[in-house]
Amino acid sequence: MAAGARLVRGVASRIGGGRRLLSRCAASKPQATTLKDDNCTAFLRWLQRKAGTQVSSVLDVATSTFGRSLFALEPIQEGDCILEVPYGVQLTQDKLPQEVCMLLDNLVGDTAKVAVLLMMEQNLGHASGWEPYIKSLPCKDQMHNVMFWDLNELQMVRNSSVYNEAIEQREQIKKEFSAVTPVHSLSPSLPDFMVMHWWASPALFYLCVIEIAIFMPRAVSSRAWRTSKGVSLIPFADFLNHDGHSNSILLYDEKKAVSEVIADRNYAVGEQVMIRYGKHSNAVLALNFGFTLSRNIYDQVQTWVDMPDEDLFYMEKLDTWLRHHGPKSEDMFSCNYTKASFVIKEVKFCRGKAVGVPQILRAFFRVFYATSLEELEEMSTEAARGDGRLARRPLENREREIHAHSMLLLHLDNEIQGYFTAIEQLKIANDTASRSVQPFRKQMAKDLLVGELRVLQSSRAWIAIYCETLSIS
Ligand SMILES: C[S@@+](CC[C@H](N)C(=O)[O-])C[C@H]1O[C@@H](n2cnc3c(N)ncnc32)[C@H](O)[C@@H]1O
Repeated sequence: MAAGARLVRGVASRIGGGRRLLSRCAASKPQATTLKDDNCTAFLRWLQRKAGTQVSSVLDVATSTFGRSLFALEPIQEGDCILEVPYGVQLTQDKLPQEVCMLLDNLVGDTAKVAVLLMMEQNLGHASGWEPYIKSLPCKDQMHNVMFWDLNELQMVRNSSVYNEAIEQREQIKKEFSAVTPVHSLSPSLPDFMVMHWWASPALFYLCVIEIAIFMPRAVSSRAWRTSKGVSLIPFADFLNHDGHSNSILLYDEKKAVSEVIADRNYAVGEQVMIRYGKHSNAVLALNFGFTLSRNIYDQVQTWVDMPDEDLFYMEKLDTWLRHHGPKSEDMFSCNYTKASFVIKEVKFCRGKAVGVPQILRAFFRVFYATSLEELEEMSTEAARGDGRLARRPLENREREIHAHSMLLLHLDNEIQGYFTAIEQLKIANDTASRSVQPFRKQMAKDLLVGELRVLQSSRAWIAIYCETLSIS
């Protein structure tokens, strides 16, 4: 817990008591549109009983434009501990019967295990000790995670890496589904399993660089967090919505065995309290949480660059590149020998220095657009004299440096054109296929494409200025 946190309690005396309209909302935050409904009241009563302790005295559940949300019942001060959810009322894989756990071990990951636990509890109906919680979870129609989009909807984001990632995610879950089907008697349908898998996926974005060859972003998330107990569904805390600017995150106090949230600022009564799920781009939010932000400061683009394999020196370039390409921990790069992928962030200026266009992307263009073996030799020698990283400094030959960056500009221009076209197509949307697309998903696609386009344009602008400066100096 943060030093000086003030724990504010007392929800027991209020839940189920007189309902109150949450009226004083900050102008920039979504308003509570309904009173607390009966399900929420029953849910809070159940949670209180199960926890045997107060979870929060200052937060209440109501509906906002983001679905259910937590609102300040009382003035909250920065540093207050606003909720504490004991580990005992969190749904974790250690609550799976031992025999099921043993059968699942080595077959599926933690997320799928929690999904199986949810299915088992759901099948128990009224007999389940988790029924009020399971009933509080959203149904498939309320989920807009890209993994659930149909082909028409997916087409809207074909320019973004989200497109392939959603397809991969779906395939992965299908594999896990076939792995779990024989080991329990519940015979769930694949759609049910996908929904539960999504509920149970932790809010983590994995970037696995396997050797040098594969860049495999594995993104899973939704209502769950990864704690010391593995993947955990945390009732009540999972009513908190995401604000990318918030400094509050879910914390764990292992000693007290609770998950908790400390307010990062003061809240007036009726204001929606939000936390930051992570520093997530719209691609991650769309894939893992089923929403996007209209202007997301964490947006980034994964761009794939074709290696010019018709080049006379292609093999030498590839060999040079692979020998030197830099520390393996650098998750900005991977290559599968015909294409290389890089992650570009919006260019920001930090103490007069531009940050955003990855050095490794510029190095790639210097190497692959070299015109002679001597140039490659020079780059290798310079790398060996320095920190081993290849082509990180501007080429001494200014013409060559401008040429390499012009090729990068060309690549970015093509990408930008693709995004423009995709955004234009979203506006036309008169054919039958487009009419079947859900408006919320269309808005998500727009936020995603516009954000990624902004990132590409900022890189393009920076590189254009770089070339111009070089050519006049
Ligand atoms: C952990 S739950 C939060 C509680 C949720 N609103 C509910 O009704 O149960 C995460 C889900 O809330 C919604 N959400 C959270 N933050 C949001 C935001 N900033 N904009 C839009 N939807 C948001 C998304 O549907 C997301 O999948």
